[in-house]
Amino acid sequence: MTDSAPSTSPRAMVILLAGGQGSRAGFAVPKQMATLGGKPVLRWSLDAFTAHPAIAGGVLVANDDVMAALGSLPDGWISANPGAERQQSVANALAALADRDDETPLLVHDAARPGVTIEVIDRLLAALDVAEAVIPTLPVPDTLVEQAGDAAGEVVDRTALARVQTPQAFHLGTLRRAHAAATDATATDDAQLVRRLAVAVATVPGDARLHKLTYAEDMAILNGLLRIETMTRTAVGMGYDVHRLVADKPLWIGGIEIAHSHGLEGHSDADVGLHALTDAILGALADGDIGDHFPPSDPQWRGVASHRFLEFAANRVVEGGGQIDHVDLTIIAEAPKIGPHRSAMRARIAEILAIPLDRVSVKATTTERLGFTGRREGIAAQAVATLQLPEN
Ligand SMILES: Nc1ccn([C@@H]2O[C@H](COP(=O)(O)OP(=O)(O)OP(=O)(O)O)[C@@H](O)[C@H]2O)c(=O)n1
Ligand SMILES: C[C@](O)(CO)[C@H](O)COP(=O)(O)O
Repeated sequence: MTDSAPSTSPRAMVILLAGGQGSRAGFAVPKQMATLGGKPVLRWSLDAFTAHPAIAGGVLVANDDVMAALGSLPDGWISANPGAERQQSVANALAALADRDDETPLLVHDAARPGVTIEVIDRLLAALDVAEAVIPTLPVPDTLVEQAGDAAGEVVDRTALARVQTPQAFHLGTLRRAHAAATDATATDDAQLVRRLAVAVATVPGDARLHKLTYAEDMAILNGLLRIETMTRTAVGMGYDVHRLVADKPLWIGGIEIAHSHGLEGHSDADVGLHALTDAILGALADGDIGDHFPPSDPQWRGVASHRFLEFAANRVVEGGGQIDHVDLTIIAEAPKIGPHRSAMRARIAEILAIPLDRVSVKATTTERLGFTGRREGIAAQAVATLQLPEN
């Protein structure tokens, strides 16, 4: 006769939140579906949870489009509809877990944090043996001050503060009670709802790899933190644009306003330089042109600042897992003189594209008084963009 082994069957469940819009990231797709290391951001944490031996399954909160793009769910996983706020998405997932008992260990996680590790799951579940709620935290590495407009105010004692990450671990019954007691939907995480019940929330060390994808530039940070090395190919695109010069209009070129007797005519602010750059990036992506994405017939683009178009193109690169290596813009104008404004244009373009200054070139030329640019009837611009894109 052999001793019966202790039960090791997986018990823990996960609520994986992928129901947000990702508006701060500004991608054309919700940020959880952006490509990171060859797969959607959401897949990273889903794969990590699925591979962990203590996890039985979970609820993925996602809308129909995300579900369709993701395909089938792993065994033990079901889906739930998002709510308007994160807190309501968690409540919907809790409703989908109605058949589970109150003692079930539960992890609630933002799909926007792809870097889930075995170690952090282990730490949370171990701590949950002796606590009702556990969260991963990290120290605050910067000096903190109160901000009053543009002025720095009093220093805030950071030794008493911590940064809160997800996954957050609870006994299912505890989180059910916390959500049932909530009187509004303003909680930014679940642990704060539990604390409102006067239940203690324990902490364990978090992990830098759990960095949250909030803004487009977080994709580059996550690539580094997760040590993602993707096979890439170089893609080059070119763009060309022309706008007519007319009297008494502001002149925008290369993202800055230049004092001049004439300005460029167009549906938007007519920034010929940013338009050429936008088309160069879209060209390298083989993703149409500026008119396809921002039709002049659409009144919403009337008078709009052209940095919006360039940001859109740059975000298309990042959300597809690529990066901009270099852009080179040539402005063709008899007047005004572009030289005095080149530095400001380079800085503004680097800022819009979120790339280092030394990856942005701005040049200018005249056409020796020949042609429409030489006659000062209009200004032309041409641009080349060099991208690194993931191999399919
Ligand atoms: N109604 C919502 C809002 C957010 N989330 C999820 O909660 C996590 C954390 O939210 P956040 O980073 O704020 O994501 P978004 O709400 O998508 O971002 P934004 O506020 O920029 O639109 C994300 O994984 C997001 O998909 C959700 O499931 N349901
Ligand atoms: C839940 C969370 O990720 C913990 O840090 C955070 O509160 C989400 O905040 P957001 O402003 O909704 O992104």
